[in-house]
Amino acid sequence: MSRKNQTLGEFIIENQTSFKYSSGELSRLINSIRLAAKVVNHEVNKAGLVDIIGAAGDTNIQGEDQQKLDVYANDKFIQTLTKRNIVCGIASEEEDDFISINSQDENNQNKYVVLIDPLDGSSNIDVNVSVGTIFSIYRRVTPVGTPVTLDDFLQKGSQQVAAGYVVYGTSTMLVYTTGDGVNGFTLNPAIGSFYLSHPDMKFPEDGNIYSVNEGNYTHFPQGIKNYIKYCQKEEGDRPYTSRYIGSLVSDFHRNMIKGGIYLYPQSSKNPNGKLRLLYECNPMAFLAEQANGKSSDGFTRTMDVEPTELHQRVAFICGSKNMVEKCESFMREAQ
Ligand SMILES: O=P(O)(O)OC[C@H]1O[C@](O)(COP(=O)(O)O)[C@@H](O)[C@@H]1O
Ligand SMILES: [Mg+2]
Ligand SMILES: [Mg+2]
Repeated sequence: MSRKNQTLGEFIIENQTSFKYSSGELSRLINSIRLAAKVVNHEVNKAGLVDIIGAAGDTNIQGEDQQKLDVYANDKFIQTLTKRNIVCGIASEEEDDFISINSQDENNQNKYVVLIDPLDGSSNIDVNVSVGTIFSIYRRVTPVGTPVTLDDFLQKGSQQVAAGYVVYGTSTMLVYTTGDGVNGFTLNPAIGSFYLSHPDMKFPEDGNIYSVNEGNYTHFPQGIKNYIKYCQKEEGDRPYTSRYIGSLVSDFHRNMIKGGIYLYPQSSKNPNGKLRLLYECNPMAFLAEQANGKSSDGFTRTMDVEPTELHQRVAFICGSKNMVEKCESFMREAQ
């Protein structure tokens, strides 16, 4: 039973038994993510004062210039999860391939793999706009004590056992699900503890906010263009309000609280969309569905997409159920 303002630590322990695989291992894993998030938060908050903004000088496998904070956050999450010996494998936006954490060691009884977007919204780091971290957790499919393989990571989103994000914004929050609803915890920086501030978060079924990079409008499929025109039309409770932060975590978080839809569709510029299925879309889709929202590529439920590559991209439409269904109907009509 969750209580407002209880600490994340208390919440994890009290709700451990509601988790079907409850062995304490997932609790320790969430606690490790909490710890790494605090370390990264500390650095994010002083971006600009310390030499942590700007490009790191390398590009990642997506061909993107890695920002120093991308690399810092990536290192901190991997170090924390490795040191605490809490997972058997990690995959990250900033790592070309998955990392096996001494999984070949028969003593390593860890059952979970983690996929992570260490720093989401990288284009906003230098301009003091909120950014985030996204994580997705699966039980390995290969036997414990044997080396993890790509199969342990290429699982459908519907197989996730937990997912969440951290938003480094006006306050720092950790929001996650283990398949039993979505809860949000706010960091009290004076004490250094996360407190349950947003119990049982739910997307309103309808909203009046749409979040899309309209700069790509001419490249969008006709169905998406028609939906955007629908959002802008003077009719009934429309036009909707356009809000686009350019950090998936922050746009999702706002839309979950206020009601809204986020779209990053495929386009002639990005034929498969921009966002990555495994460590951006699947975790947000799991959270959305656990919060009465919905997520798809316009046709297929995001969590039903069969992954084929670690860094594959998919079109992503996510948010208030009725708004996503309306957008999907425009996509079908335009087909
Ligand atoms: O600048 P664009 O093309 O609108 O893309 C913004 C989107 O790309 C992202 O920044 C991609 O995530 P990363 O910053 O982790 O690469 C999303 O957070 C955001 O919603
Ligand atoms: Mg991202
Ligand atoms: Mg990122």
